[in-house]
Amino acid sequence: MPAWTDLKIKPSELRLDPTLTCGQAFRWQSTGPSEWTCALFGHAIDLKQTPTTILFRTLGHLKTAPTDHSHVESSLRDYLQLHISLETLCDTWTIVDPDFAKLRKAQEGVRTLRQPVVETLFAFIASSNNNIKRITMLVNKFCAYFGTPIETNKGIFYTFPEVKDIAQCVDIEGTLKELGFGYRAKYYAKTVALLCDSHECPEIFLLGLRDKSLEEARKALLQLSGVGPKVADCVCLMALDKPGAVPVDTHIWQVALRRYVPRIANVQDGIGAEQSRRLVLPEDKVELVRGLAKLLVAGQKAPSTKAYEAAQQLIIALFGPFAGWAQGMLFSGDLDTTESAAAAVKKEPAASKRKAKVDVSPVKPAKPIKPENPTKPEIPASSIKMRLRK
Ligand SMILES: Nc1nc2[nH]c(O)nc2c(=O)[nH]1
Repeated sequence: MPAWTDLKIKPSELRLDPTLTCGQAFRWQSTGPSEWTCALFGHAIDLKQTPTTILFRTLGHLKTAPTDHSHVESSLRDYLQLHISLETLCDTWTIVDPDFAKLRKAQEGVRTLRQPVVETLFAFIASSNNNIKRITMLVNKFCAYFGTPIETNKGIFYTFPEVKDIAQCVDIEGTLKELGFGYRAKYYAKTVALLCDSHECPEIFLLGLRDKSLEEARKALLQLSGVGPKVADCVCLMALDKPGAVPVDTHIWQVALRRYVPRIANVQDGIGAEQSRRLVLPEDKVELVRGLAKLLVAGQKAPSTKAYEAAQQLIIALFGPFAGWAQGMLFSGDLDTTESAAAAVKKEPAASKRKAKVDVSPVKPAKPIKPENPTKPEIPASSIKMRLRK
């Protein structure tokens, strides 16, 4: 086995287990105690959490991939966004919301990744009306079918395909239906066609959105099939360098309503108030935040796009330019709460982390969703090159 390289990063900055299972990345596989493996940048990357740091090594690579170790390390640092201090962000958020200290402890090291844009887009199209476990299954089947294998002594890991690799398939919709994508299959077929019809290299077009404003990037993504506001915001946040993008679904709306609205009547004018649980806001934000809280309360009777937008604006008003990163911790915390509640109701031991059926679907589909046929058999794993290690 190749030697490990120390990334020299503390658990308060990054913990692999919650970060790789909280619903932002779907391809990391648990391959040993505190070890995670994924095909990225043309390499099978192996990560290991120790009590003090994170180690990495490569287990194999595509023939075409650059093999320079320092190149792989810098790609990985970039993917993990290690130049951004999560601790500093948490310090800032805890000034505004003193209760964030508790969430910070429970969700220690949950950081937002900078993922490949095609992967993020296609993974989140699968998130419509879906849960993390199922999205993971679909994304891995997708890669086993369209991606390229990298053989290692821990098994075979598949790259995420390029758009042109998917476009070669003569019947994308039919193939994906067979793989279990249901009504989402046609979104993929349409999105691949839209991207290939308008752009010689869809990857370059999509990567170019990193240099656009949040509004422009969102607008461009919303033209694609199966992409609503929530999916667009997830792609902006997790792949397009938009740390202020705040995806809102029913869970985050509930978080805003339960966690913040009751405390907004107590909003203290001016930074520096000591009282625990009180939100501490600059004076110029107080009226804005009160107005947003009212919209959220009104949305309880009749949930509306306006109410969801109010939740988004509230999180931005509280947490500032990296509000999307704060949303990531709130989202991860909500997953844990939902899982604990589900486990308590079932009176069973808590399910293994992130395995509970938490629906992470966007707010509302634009059109009515046709129910999937639950009895439709899926293609047998063997016939779709599904050779993922158990
Ligand atoms: N951090 C987040 N991860 C997510 N996964 C998913 O499906 N939705 C979200 C989200 O809103 N935030």
